[in-house]
Amino acid sequence: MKIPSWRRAVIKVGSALIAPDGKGCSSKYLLAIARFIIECRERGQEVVLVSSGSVAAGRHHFNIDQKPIPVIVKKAMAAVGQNHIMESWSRFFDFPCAQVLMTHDDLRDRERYVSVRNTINALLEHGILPIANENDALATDDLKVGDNDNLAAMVATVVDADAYFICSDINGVYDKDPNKNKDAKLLPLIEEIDESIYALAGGSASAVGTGGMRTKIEAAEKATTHGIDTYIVNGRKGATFETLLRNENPGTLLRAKENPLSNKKHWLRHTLVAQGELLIDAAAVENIRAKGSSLLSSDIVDIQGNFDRGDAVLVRSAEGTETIAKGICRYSAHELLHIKGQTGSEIAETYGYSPISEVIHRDDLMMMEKS
Ligand SMILES: Nc1ncnc2c1ncn2[C@@H]1O[C@H](COP(=O)(O)OP(=O)(O)O)[C@@H](O)[C@H]1O
Ligand SMILES: N[C@@H](CCC(=O)OP(=O)(O)O)C(=O)O
Repeated sequence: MKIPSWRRAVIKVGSALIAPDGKGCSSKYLLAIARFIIECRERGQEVVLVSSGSVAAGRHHFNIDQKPIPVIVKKAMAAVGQNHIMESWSRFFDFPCAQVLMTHDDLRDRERYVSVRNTINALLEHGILPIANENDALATDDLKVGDNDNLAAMVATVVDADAYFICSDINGVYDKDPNKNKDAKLLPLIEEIDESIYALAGGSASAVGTGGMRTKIEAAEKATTHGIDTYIVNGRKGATFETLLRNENPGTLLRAKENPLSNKKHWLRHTLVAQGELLIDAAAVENIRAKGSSLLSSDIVDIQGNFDRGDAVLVRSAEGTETIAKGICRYSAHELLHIKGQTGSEIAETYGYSPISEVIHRDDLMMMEKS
């Protein structure tokens, strides 16, 4: 089967390929990947590289036996290892490479999200290879994406890629963990990512990686929902890249959805973390679902959590447990406590002013599927 042609791709390379033995960067697997990148660029295709391995590449500088390694030391390892990653990749190319480090916060904030996009676009326009990673030296737990499979999927959506290649230490997705089951079979094509696909994925098997197959499936779901064909391939085999250059599939293709979400709705759904909940009445559930209406102050029955203006919240039915939508709230939880259940004119009567009664505008409301 020929794979769909692509114009712009994100290639994610895991720690197990960068620093396979945990003793710093090794060129063992990177050379074949670098050749692939060079060939793609010569064919006029654009590539953004997301490279893991900062912690693994920096580890050997630290004389530490403690297990698990304290987070603060891991961050220091990442700071020195990130240098080695950039040096390693740069050696293979006669075009410049640019380091793009980000945290989840950079992708959560719409303005910074657009800024990441503009910077990467400008690099690509000027023939520079962007090499992205999480800013591990600075990221704290709530700022972290945590795994680069998901970070790279977010980058793929930010830059509107049409292909996403996850280079792993395994040939693709199998019907069970191949490291534990000798009779596991490779799945060349996954058309739909559902619970049965998640059920195939176990934990991480490599000593230096953090993701495992589960985060790759999650990442693929993000990317495919955005219309990006996602491939999980074996980055340890040079033959993988020769096959890809013949436009054939060496691993698992997780097919892009045909009606991708808009960039903004994708960002809202997959990047923003909900900070609270709004419980709404049955009529409002119907209005939002059937008519695509905005959510009004009069629709709200109760508020949960402590969120600020501009935070994402889940919209739930007050009568059941169903989540109806996710949206960006124009009011803080505190403000909503005063105006919930009231129409604009009722609020005006009570408080002497008439605020915007649309608590979440329809453009900022992302429907969740009915369960
Ligand atoms: N169904 C499955 N198909 C393929 N690999 C699986 C599956 N279930 C679990 N795995 C494990 O996931 C591992 C890949 O994840 P990981 O080691 O974290 O890679 P990376 O460092 O590339 O992120 C494989 O080596 C494999 O042991
Ligand atoms: N940002 C981290 C990588 C985290 C990660 O997802 O690693 P991996 O599972 O090897 O892709 C680092 O550079 O060490």
